[in-house]
Amino acid sequence: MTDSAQPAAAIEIRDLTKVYKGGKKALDSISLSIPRGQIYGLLGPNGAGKSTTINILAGLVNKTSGSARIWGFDIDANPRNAKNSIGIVPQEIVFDPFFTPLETLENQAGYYGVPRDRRRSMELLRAVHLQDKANAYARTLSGGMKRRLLVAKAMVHSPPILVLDEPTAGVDVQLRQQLWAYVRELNAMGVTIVLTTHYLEEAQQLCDRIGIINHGRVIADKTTRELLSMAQEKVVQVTVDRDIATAPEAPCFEKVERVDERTLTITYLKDRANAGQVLAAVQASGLAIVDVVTRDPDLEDVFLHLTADA
Ligand SMILES: Nc1ncnc2c1ncn2[C@@H]1O[C@H](COP(=O)(O)OP(=O)(O)OP(=O)(O)O)[C@@H](O)[C@H]1O
Repeated sequence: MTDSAQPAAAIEIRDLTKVYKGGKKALDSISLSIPRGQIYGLLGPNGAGKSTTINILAGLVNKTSGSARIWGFDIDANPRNAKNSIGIVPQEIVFDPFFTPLETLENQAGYYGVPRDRRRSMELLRAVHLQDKANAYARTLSGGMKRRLLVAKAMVHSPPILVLDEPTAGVDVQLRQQLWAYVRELNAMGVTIVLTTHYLEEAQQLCDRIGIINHGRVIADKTTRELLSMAQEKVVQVTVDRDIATAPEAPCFEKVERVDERTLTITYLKDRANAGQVLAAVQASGLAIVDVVTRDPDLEDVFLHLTADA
């Protein structure tokens, strides 16, 4: 596809609503525009509606109302092209246990109508470090290996968009890093990535942009940098020259915690105070500061703040 033929948004969701049988409203009119070429994190607490959104895009769940376009193709009007434009790594591990990884990929390529001379099953197995298992039964793979096979399976038809629903749940640190390295590689080759994860630190490192949903509604959709700058609380840890009998108090302190006899963690709101005022208040209480460590707010701080139920 030439550049001019590519849509501005990889995925465009408008007023998407899902009410499950039994009345549970999992999505309440969500709208999201996922830019082409980015790594986009779709985050939210358990039950927020992330998988429902992804499953609607995958054609596995029927929406109640609203619309979605994948690579410019409406999922109702043009379901085949929409489906061919996306590769989905589902949260649940589902394979026929009697096929080998190589057969699994070949079957999937057949399902998508990829001609034999354009299949790249072994290349994909190498990319996810499963070339040694090409001919083993899928049922003999470890959980982490199965997840990686699912990623390869989602890429057999070379879709421009790859969606990963909790791809690293239960995967050890080393394999998680390998998986993310591969995701980055795909992104560098132009694949738009959408992922959900509960590892906020990883989302912060990987994602260009992050959407947060809570109770079926979009509560944030911003660049990772913009989202981080929304954090109100800042933390400074001070070590003082003597044992602290009683923790100091000051109007600019939001919260004071004693870490040990000589160390305090002080939280302040960046709109109301700055680090200089906080340190001056500590000194004014008669303590001399011998060391200071500041911690920048991270995605977890912002996430918890935004999703805290009133
Ligand atoms: N098939 C279903 N029938 C009825 N309710 C459902 C069904 N699937 C999901 N739900 C409900 O819809 C809401 C959203 O679920 P969903 O799986 O989309 O959340 P999620 O954000 O992916 O959560 P998690 O992080 O736990 O995977 C939840 O309240 C869930 O219980």
